[in-house]
Amino acid sequence: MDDILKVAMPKGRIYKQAAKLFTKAGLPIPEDLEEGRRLIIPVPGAKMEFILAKPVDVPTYVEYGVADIGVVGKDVLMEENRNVYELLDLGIARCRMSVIGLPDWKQVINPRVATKYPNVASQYFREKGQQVEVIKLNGSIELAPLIGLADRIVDMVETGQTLKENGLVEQEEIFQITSRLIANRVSYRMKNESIQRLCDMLQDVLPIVKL
Ligand SMILES: Nc1ncnc2c1ncn2[C@@H]1O[C@H](COP(=O)(O)OP(=O)(O)OP(=O)(O)O)[C@@H](O)[C@H]1O
Ligand SMILES: O=P(O)(O)OC[C@H]1O[C@H](OP(=O)(O)OP(=O)(O)O)[C@H](O)[C@@H]1O
Repeated sequence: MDDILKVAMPKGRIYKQAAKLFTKAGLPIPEDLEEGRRLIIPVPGAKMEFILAKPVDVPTYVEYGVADIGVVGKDVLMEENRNVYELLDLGIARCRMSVIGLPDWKQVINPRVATKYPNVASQYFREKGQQVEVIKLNGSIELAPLIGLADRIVDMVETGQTLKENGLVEQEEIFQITSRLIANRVSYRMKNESIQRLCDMLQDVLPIVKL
């Protein structure tokens, strides 16, 4: 195992907030990715490099050890259920996972539930003892109840603007979401010193809760 710490960073909306956090902790990485297409970013002066991944793939890179650690939303962690350690709650990209529907929604037998998170949705309704048909979508989930594809949806809510603009209401909150720092199980032992140092540096710049 080489001694460079490889960090999988999600492209997209978490990136900027995570980059700000790492920079504040003394590990300067560009806050804006729009200008370049490079997928591997070395950190000057540190034995560390950042791998830019699609958010949903971060736990996969970390489980397989091609990244030692990663930054990922709790939503993705719950859905992907990968064999990784969850080290820190970074407190960024805060939102929640909820059940959503039209205001005049009525309970029906075996309702259809559209979502990007089929495992989360199935588990939630199974635990409530409700039988549902889960339909996997990849985006614009709020469309489903509007055009009759599904009775309800399970999706993320941040400001509530998307719901408001589409005449939908939040019915049940499933869990709160923030981004987490995760680690590969072998790396956590083999590179414990540098991973611990990184955790300490991050903890110093955030009022974060150690899990
Ligand atoms: N309003 C929000 N909507 C969705 N995700 C949010 C929101 N706020 C914070 N997040 C967090 O940001 C993470 C990544 O979201 P982002 O939209 O960048 O990725 P994505 O949904 O995989 O997008 P894409 O499919 O376009 O790559 C989510 O997993 C979640 O933890
Ligand atoms: O409460 P709000 O602040 O409105 O944010 C919530 C919306 O943001 C996300 O969608 P995203 O922008 O990722 O689009 P997509 O689901 O179509 O990919 C999520 O799926 C909701 O639709």
